[in-house]
Amino acid sequence: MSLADEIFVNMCRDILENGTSTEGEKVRPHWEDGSKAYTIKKFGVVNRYDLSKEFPIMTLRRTALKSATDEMLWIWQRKSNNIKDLNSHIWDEWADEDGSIGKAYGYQMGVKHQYKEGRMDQVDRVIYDLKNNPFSRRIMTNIYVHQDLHEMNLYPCAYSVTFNVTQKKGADRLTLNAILNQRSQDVLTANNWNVVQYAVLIHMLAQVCDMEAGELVHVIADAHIYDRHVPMVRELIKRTPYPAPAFDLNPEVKDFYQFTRDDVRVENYVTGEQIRDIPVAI
Ligand SMILES: Nc1nc(=O)c2c([nH]1)NC[C@@H]1CN(c3ccc(C(=O)N[C@@H](CCC(=O)O)C(=O)O)cc3)CN21
Ligand SMILES: O=c1ccn([C@H]2C[C@H](O)[C@@H](COP(=O)(O)O)O2)c(=O)[nH]1
Repeated sequence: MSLADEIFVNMCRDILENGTSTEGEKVRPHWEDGSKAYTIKKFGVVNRYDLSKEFPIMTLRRTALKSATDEMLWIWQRKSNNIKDLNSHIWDEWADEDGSIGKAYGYQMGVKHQYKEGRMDQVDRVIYDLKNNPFSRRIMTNIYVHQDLHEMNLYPCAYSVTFNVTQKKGADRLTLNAILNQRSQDVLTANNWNVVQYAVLIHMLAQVCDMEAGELVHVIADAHIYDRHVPMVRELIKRTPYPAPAFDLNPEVKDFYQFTRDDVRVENYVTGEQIRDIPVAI
């Protein structure tokens, strides 16, 4: 069983057994047919993934690693808020007629800010600090920008990352760790999707800064299973898991802006059957 499967199964069991239902509450999301999308939720879930041990991809069903990487690069590298720059259709429901999702995600990553060292956006600020001041405790991004919330079609869910570098005893290279803060998580649709995205981001940043990938700590405020997903999750967590596949990042790339989704690969990725047509609450 991959470590990611174990964490996923335990989290889902905990939500189903100890979570609270939002049924009857005034909830925002709805299904395609207009009915309210209620959830079973657990507040304050924290999951830790040690990337030096294993790549945290689930095997119970296939996680679309290349699509997930592409969305992460859309935000962190292309810094785009337009679905025309994205190779999947996962954001279509939240885009306007021009393809924009408003001042969310990639838009915020591309905004330049004045720092003592010059004008930079948040991604370049992180890379600058990792290279020049790796032991800083101030290396973080935040895209939950209150002044722009009214111009976002969906508020950022995974909204902040804090990077932290450690010098492990006896190790040649520094270790790059990160905490991903997420205010809201649709566990079936996007939990492992988000986890692999930020695992890939840590691997990429570590490589371009000549560090090792360390831990990803995923802090989720509201971890929920939507009502229509409950039978799917119950079936999923009963399945037989497989060992984690080997993860491979093209070692030639030394500039974060040169990575493409094709530089990311998993070998021997054996999984359970895909769950077709998971409905996504809007
Ligand atoms: N309710 C809800 N849940 C979410 O997870 C979510 C939103 N809304 N709104 C915005 C984005 C869109 N997200 C999504 C939506 C769909 C998939 C999805 O269907 N993934 C497929 C593969 C997609 C592909 O290959 O391109 C999968 O099997 O993982 C993933 C993330 C995450 N976010
Ligand atoms: O990367 C993402 C983006 C979105 N989600 C989910 C979490 C929620 O189910 C919805 C957003 O609804 P809110 O009412 O704004 O919380 O999207 C995710 O899990 N991961």
